[in-house]
Amino acid sequence: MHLTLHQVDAAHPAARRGAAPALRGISLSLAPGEQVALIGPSGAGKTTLLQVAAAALRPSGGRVEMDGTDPWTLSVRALQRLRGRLLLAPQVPPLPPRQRVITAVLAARLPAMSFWTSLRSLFYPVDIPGAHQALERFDLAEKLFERVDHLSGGERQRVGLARALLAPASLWLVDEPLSALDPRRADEAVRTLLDEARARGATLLASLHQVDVALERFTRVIALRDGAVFFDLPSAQVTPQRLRQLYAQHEDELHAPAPALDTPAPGPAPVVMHCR
Ligand SMILES: Nc1ncnc2c1ncn2[C@@H]1O[C@H](COP(=O)(O)OP(=O)(O)OP(=O)(O)O)[C@@H](O)[C@H]1O
Repeated sequence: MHLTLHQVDAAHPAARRGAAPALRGISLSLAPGEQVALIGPSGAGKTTLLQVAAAALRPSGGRVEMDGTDPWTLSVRALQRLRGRLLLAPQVPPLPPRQRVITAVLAARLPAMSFWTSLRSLFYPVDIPGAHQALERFDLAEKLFERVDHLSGGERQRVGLARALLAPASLWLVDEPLSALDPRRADEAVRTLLDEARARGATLLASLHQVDVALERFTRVIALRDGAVFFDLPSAQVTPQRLRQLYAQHEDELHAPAPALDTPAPGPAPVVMHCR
């Protein structure tokens, strides 16, 4: 899918009326099948940008186009159809705690299913081999019938990523997919995402706090700071000096070690994770 933003302004979805916009005059274009990393200090607007790109948040100014169509001019039904072609993977996937992993993963197929098939799949999973295969790509195949609230934060995050492989989407918008993974798992997960998006010809925009991963694995990097594009460059042209300017007053984020949360939950109690 071809994604274009023209001079987009937007408020954070949870912002109060009259709050300063989280995005200011953002213009960018992603070609079909392109893979781009989105970096920038905390609060720069990465999540808000992904929400706008997923047609989940209406910009307060400017225009979004997906394959040449402004989603906000579509009828409700056409907008719903378009959203079926988009995948927004939030940093903390909203997985119902008592659900089995298989059901949570196969939920990614819902946009492509009829009402009755989707209802039936809640009780009789329709594609067990497909779910197994997707989980296997993230080293989680043995968790197929596990309950979501028995998983660690990192395992849940990988379940969220496995959903991408089953979604009938041509634009993947992934918000900090590695935030709860240790460095080895993070590298494996990002390589799997990139390989699978490439194999499907899907456009991928992923926000990352791990600048080293962004530079090593992606060919193009868009940096946000204070709600505006700070640079949009081939990764080979991103110099340490540019990064220092981008993360000025946030140096700890540039050098922060990756968290290692990818260990099993200690007991059956749900792991509660909070979004900012
Ligand atoms: N819960 C909230 N309520 C109101 N405004 C918010 C909230 N969260 C963020 N904002 C505002 O929106 C701006 C952009 O936030 P956003 O979450 O998009 O940034 P981000 O780059 O994804 O940050 P992070 O890397 O910490 O997730 C913030 O600077 C802040 O002003």
